[in-house]
Amino acid sequence: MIPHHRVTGPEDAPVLVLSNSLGTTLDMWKPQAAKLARTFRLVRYDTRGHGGSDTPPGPYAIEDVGRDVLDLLDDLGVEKAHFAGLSLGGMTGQWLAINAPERIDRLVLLCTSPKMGPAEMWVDRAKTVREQGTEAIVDGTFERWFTEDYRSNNDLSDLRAMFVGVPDEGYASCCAIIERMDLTDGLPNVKAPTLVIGGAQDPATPPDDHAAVIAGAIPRARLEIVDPGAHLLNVERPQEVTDLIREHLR
Ligand SMILES: O=C(O)CC1=CCC(=O)O1
Repeated sequence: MIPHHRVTGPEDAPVLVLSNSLGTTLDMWKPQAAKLARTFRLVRYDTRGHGGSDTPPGPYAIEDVGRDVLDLLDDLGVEKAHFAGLSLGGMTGQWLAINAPERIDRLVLLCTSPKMGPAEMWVDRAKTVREQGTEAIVDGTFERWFTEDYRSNNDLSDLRAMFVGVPDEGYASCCAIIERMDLTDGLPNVKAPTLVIGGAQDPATPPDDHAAVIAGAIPRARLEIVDPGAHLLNVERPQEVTDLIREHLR
């Protein structure tokens, strides 16, 4: 399936694909888009079940969202691209680097995990969203996405609208990806030069348990922890995340 996408930046520049997190759309990368599109052919897309992409019948698996990216690259005529993904987007990035290494140049993994348990939490969350909609979980989600300080001092209404606008069935079907996913054994085979970024106050993927584990398992990976910062780190710390991505892909 070719996901809905937006391409910006010079036609002859190296391609950088940006992959969104659960409950967002390609617009989550607004804080980075203009700057990155100066030096990259920027391809932002909506993971299936989100934004303008289709919501085929679920549940989905990590292979599904990984193959969607390969379909997109084929459709755009791109042989090899840099890839940066946050959370679910970073899970997609790990799958691609493990299973389609010839298509991935350099990799940036933000606030993500190779295995994000417990499985029951994802079953329960999908059930809640199917029964009550994403509105029922938006407050709890924002407590994980942003530090208290950031929440108190910023207008989050656009992000809230983005989150509750995600189709309930799309969100729930993507929960099943994380419920069943374990990419741990494949990480030592990743050949792409990898930057792993964590948020020091991220309660969803605490860096000691996730970012540090990924960076320890991927040969020669570099680990950067941004402090302060929670889960939706590219929004909370836009400048720092943009600079880290640009520096790694230079
Ligand atoms: O909303 C959360 O719990 C954090 C999260 C998990 C996967 C993802 O993309 O975001």
